[in-house]
Amino acid sequence: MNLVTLPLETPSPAYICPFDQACSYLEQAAKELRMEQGLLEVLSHPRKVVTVSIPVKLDNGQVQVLAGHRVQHCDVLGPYKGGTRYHPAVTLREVSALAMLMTWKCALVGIPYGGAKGGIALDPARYSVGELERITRRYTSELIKDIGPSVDIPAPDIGTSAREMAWMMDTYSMNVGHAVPGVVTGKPISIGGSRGREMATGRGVMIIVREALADRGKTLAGTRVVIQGFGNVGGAAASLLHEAGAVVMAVSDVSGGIYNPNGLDIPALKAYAAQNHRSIVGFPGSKSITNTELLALPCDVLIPAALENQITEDNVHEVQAEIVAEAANGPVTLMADLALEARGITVLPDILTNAGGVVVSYLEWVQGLSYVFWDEERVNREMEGLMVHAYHQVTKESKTRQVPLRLAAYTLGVGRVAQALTDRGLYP
Ligand SMILES: NC(=O)C1=CN([C@@H]2O[C@H](COP(=O)(O)OP(=O)(O)OC[C@H]3O[C@@H](n4cnc5c(N)ncnc54)[C@H](O)[C@@H]3O)[C@@H](O)[C@H]2O)C=CC1
Ligand SMILES: O=C(O)CCC(=O)C(=O)O
Repeated sequence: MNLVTLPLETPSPAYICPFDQACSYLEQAAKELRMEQGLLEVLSHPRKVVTVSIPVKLDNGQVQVLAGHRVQHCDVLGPYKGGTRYHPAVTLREVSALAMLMTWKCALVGIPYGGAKGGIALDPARYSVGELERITRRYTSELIKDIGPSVDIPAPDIGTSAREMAWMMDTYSMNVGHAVPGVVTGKPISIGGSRGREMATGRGVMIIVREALADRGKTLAGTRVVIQGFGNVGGAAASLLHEAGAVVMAVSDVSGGIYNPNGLDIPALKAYAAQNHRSIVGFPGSKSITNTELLALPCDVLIPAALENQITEDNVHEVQAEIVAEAANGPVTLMADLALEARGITVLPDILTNAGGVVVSYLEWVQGLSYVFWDEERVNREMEGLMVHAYHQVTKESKTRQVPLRLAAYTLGVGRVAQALTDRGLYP
């Protein structure tokens, strides 16, 4: 069997490699499942890695060449599925780790997809809308043979939204000669997007936090919450938690954080951010804090909803939350995860907590394939059913195996993928 080995990049010595971390979690799950070495070897490697050059003519006439990636980890359960990230820190290692996480996430919540992820190393804030459109269309054209509604279905992630999905859908459709809405999810409702997708990841986070509190005999009302990141996921989670009566004391974005111990008025904050080039800093009635200070605030639930590697060996001792809910992918490093566990702080793992997004992506795909579109209430209900079911499976698995929630989520997700591989005869 030909296994894809990632080309070597040269990270700095302090770099915490997300792919190595993802492999460590996989190895722990494999040990718990008593998985054969050969099967572990297969699951440790992405099935396909695509790196493309994206030449773009800038508005000033100059030409720049960007690096874009799409990594397809495993498609034993169905078409590859995963977001597309536009961020300056995008690397092949990062995209590979995120692709692997998608495989376990989809298996965990029981949707028939494999795992993939894509990304372009760029800061979208430094490009005009026209430049971003040219970049997205070129990236899509370069991937034309690797994506498709039954092959690999991209969606939004950091730095992308329904707008980029519409460009991807249009480029793919023009290439094949007819409209193919199912090639992406998270697209605008006008071209086959699903009601509820925009809020879906944040809604899933709210649901998982709610269930975890209920297990402790608590409710969202009055729960003190701190959220890092105020984009698609953090912003939606903040709104829904606020609506449910939680006290959202602090939020942050890339420009810094704001804090009010009595709770922030989230609808007013959203209106302020919309008028203030999306920045939250300076919101009336709040105190400015740094992202470092935000992570150390005393609270009931800390929700990292921005980038990976935010809670590390260096700052984990400062965390003063009862629960850390991983809305971002990989926000807690491996060493920090062990330290939180040792301190009795519950970590709600990313592959469970942020799965609401891909669940509604699946519902969008199903609606598109059947040409029947649902109202938002139905979408939310179907998503909630899958999320609550997955949460209870994970807590049960954790109790049965006497392992933390992350390892329980991994044994379920990895175990299902391993079983499918074996049943399909793909191994040995
Ligand atoms: N969009 C989706 O449906 C899903 C996203 N996720 C994950 O959620 C996380 C956030 O994604 P989105 O909200 O979609 O991205 P986004 O681009 O909409 O928002 C990212 C937010 O993080 C902030 N941010 C960036 N760097 C920061 C830093 N160093 N410190 C504090 N804040 C910072 C940005 O200012 C922005 O508010 C990512 O880890 C992503 O992989 C996971 C599942 C689905
Ligand atoms: O909605 C999707 O297909 C993917 C979402 C995603 O990228 C993620 O869950 O990390």
